[in-house]
Amino acid sequence: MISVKNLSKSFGDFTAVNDLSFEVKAGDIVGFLGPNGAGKSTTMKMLTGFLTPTTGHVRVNGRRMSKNASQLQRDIGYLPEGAPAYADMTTFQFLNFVSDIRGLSKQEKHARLKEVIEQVELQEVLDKTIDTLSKGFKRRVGLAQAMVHNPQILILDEPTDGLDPNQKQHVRKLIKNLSKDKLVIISTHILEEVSAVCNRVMIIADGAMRFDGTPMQLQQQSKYHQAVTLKLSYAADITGLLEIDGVADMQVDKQTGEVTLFPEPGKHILGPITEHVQHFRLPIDRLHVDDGRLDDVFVQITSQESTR
Ligand SMILES: Nc1ncnc2c1ncn2[C@@H]1O[C@H](COP(=O)(O)OP(=O)(O)OP(=O)(O)O)[C@@H](O)[C@H]1O
Repeated sequence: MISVKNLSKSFGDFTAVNDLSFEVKAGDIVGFLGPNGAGKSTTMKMLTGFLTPTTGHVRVNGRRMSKNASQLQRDIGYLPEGAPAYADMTTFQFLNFVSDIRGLSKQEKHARLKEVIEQVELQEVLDKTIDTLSKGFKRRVGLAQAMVHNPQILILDEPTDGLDPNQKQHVRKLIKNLSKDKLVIISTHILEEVSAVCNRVMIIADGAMRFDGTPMQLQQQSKYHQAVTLKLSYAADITGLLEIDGVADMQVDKQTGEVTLFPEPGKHILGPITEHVQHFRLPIDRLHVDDGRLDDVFVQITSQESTR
């Protein structure tokens, strides 16, 4: 378990991370979101003991990172930003080297290297020097080095950055299928990644926590949650739609002609809308109920006033 209490980091008089407190337990796959410069990487560096907090502290399994870093780091795999690796080593040499540093026995090393190389699909680049690899492969070598010692905790800073769509999907599946007793924190800018992989979302902006909950709870904050969109086959009088009980607002897309009806908080408007449509014989081609749009909530949450 990772427990963070009043964690802050300042660079000079600039506060990059501002009083974060949270707990993450085994089995959690946390999506760590925030705009550029929000403080995600800085937080991850403090979680891994790579950077010392200005105030507050990080505990891993009840022990303070500041006092036990080298011991606690044994059970942490960390993929930093970019592709930090020794450029003149081949992929295999590098992973072999990391396994030695991680103190794996010969037998463990053999088994783990085999497994990780297969999991991350690095077979075709094992003998290539890292500086000749594409951005996506460099990133995957970075992911492999984070996993090689089979740590309980994985902290991955934008693990799918630079990967093509197939590889993105592959890495997401890999993270999702990690054993259930692991604790994973991934930072990302890709909102669909959060619904695809994570069971918990934290959003930070200006160094401070703005949201901590499930992807579903995040989606429910969208004004599009349970909104109903209608596509009419030809122009008709739609003014009555706004009068329907529980409808808070109506929006007409001038390009597509689609009409979206937004519910008042907690109201279900599909039933009354269907009744209205039937009663007034509105020419409906298509009807769609939205689950909520993550990009819309993200903007809403991260554009609130900051105190930094
Ligand atoms: N060593 C440093 N010295 C000074 N400022 C720093 C340092 N490291 C980070 N910062 C600043 O702290 C803020 C947070 O940076 P951080 O890299 O944690 O953001 P991020 O959320 O990871 O951003 P991105 O999504 O762009 O990767 C930024 O304004 C950054 O410029």
